[in-house]
Amino acid sequence: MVLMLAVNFAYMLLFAPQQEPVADLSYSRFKAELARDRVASVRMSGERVTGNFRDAVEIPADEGMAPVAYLRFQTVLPPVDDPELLPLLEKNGVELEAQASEKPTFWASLLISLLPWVLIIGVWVFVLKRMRESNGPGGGLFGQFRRSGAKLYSQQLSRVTFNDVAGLAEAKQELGEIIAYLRDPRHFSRLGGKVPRGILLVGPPGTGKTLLARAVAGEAEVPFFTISASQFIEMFVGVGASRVRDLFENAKKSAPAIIFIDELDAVGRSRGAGLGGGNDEREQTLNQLLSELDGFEPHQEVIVLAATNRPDVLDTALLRPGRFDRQVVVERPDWRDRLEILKVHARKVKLAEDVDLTPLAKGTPGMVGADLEAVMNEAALIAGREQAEAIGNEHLDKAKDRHLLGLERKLYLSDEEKRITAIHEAGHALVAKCLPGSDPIHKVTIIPRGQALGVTLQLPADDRYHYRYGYLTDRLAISLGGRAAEKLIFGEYSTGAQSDLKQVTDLAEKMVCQWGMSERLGPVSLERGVEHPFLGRKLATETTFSEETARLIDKEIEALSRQAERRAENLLEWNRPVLEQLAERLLVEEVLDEGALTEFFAAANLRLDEGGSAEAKGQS
Ligand SMILES: Nc1ncnc2c1ncn2[C@@H]1O[C@H](COP(=O)(O)OP(=O)(O)OP(=O)(O)O)[C@@H](O)[C@H]1O
Ligand SMILES: [Zn+2]
Repeated sequence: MVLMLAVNFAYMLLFAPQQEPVADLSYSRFKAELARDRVASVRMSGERVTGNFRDAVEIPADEGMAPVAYLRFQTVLPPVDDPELLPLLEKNGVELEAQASEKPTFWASLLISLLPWVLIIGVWVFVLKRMRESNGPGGGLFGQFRRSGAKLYSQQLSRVTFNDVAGLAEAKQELGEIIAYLRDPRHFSRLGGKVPRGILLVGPPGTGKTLLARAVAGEAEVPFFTISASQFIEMFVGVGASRVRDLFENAKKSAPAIIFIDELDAVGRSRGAGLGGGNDEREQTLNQLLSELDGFEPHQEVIVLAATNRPDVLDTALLRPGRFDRQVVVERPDWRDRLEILKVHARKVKLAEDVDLTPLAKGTPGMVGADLEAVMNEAALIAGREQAEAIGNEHLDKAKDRHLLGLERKLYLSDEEKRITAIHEAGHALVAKCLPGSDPIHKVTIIPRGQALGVTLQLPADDRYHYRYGYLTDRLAISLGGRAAEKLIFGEYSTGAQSDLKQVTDLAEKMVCQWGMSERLGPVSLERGVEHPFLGRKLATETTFSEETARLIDKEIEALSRQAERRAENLLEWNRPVLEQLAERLLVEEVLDEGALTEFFAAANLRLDEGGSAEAKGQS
């Protein structure tokens, strides 16, 4: 870095280029132009030649680019003298000015003579910095520089505000309280507000957790200390714990302040998990972190934010009251939020007047803020390469495709997949709606999450401990509703129902083997077999039952599943227009919550299930 700057500077002083563009010619091209009598004047200095054309000459630029017209050119003389050159110049009456090699100016020579020193000092500073940041357990020679790797963003530097964070309305609202507290702690506590110490930001990578934490610091105008938990433990044993201590010490000194720990799961995994007794260094670091979280005095106004996308693997000790006892969910954006995010990043680039970001926002389900930012950057690069005045719709489109090709995990759905997913999820939801005894639908979405392309989420109205037969057969039908809808609309199945099928088989197996719900097998518990002969799965732990029973179990599981499938198919067929409308709505909105669904179904004229569960019971 230091090196490049210095050299560039010297270069600029030596050969300050004229404003006009200068064509870089090969020597032979130069001679060709000369022979064609297109050169007006030449100035030689050492081996460098600059000059003017008589009229503008078009020189092809890089492949695929329009040629550029130049008035000036430069070239370099070959190392061996060219006897043809002077006669050629004279013959065409080219104005010639020759000069001994240019002398560097005073400042340039000063700079050049200082260059080695600049380099040495630069390297030294760099090394010193590294050592300070990563000093070993003993501190060694540079022990006096011991410091955590946490970066301090002073008040002036953390300019990020909620304005820069698009969407995430719920998260912002929840964090608003923290900001109020940090701005005026005394006032806040006088009102009797109890402030959480630690807040866990939970969400997939790139959804803006770090950005949000920074914005909290920016809004509250307090210093921001940040470290990634993986940095705690990358060095030597013992460093992690001491870094944690230093980080908290520093933050307390500048209180009110915010500490942000990214990738908390890197240190926060449950202790003792994993083979071979776990990782001492990590556990030490985690223990230190826990004790720091407990060690705040009431007047120390430090809030600890942490981010993770795996809250499930965290050590429960981290989640106890007084530690990270509050979770703020940072979700993947829906298209409206994606539009807002695109607008935020569009502020930094120049968009053409006619650009509409809405299609881009709608066409990028599954993308998170980081992706959208990358798309916007890519579009700016593409526009720049094409020497466009501003970013146009076509650049955005290209950038989107390019980014998608680069996405390793397939989070993005093609239009085709989106349609299939919408029909599939609408199928689940519609079947559930037509079975009055089933749980209310909390949410339907076609935003991909983890492995699932879409989700239909039902929440039980209250906690259930006992399940009626009818409730269970309803569940089977709902689970098969997605697949049945695909078949009805597209005439074929896709692979999207894999986990649905597993759910169905598991549940049906329990009904038959554990809950005695099969007429043919009777009121028996069949939890005795070892390996299920056909399903290849363990049914239970001990002994075996006869082969005949095993076959019967399979038959019964199949019968339950088929009945459920028929019910789902019937319901969907009866209500096919509603199914298609619902899928259409999903394609547009991506997420439908309980309110929207209730509203939608209220307007629909549904034909409900007609005592289907009774019929199913009779048939078995
Ligand atoms: N809601 C948003 N509004 C505006 N920009 C966003 C948003 N979400 C993400 N971004 C952009 O994406 C970048 C990356 O986001 P950030 O680092 O905050 O994600 P993260 O959730 O912390 O990811 P990770 O878990 O990988 O650390 C941000 O710097 C920002 O430019
Ligand atoms: Zn499904």
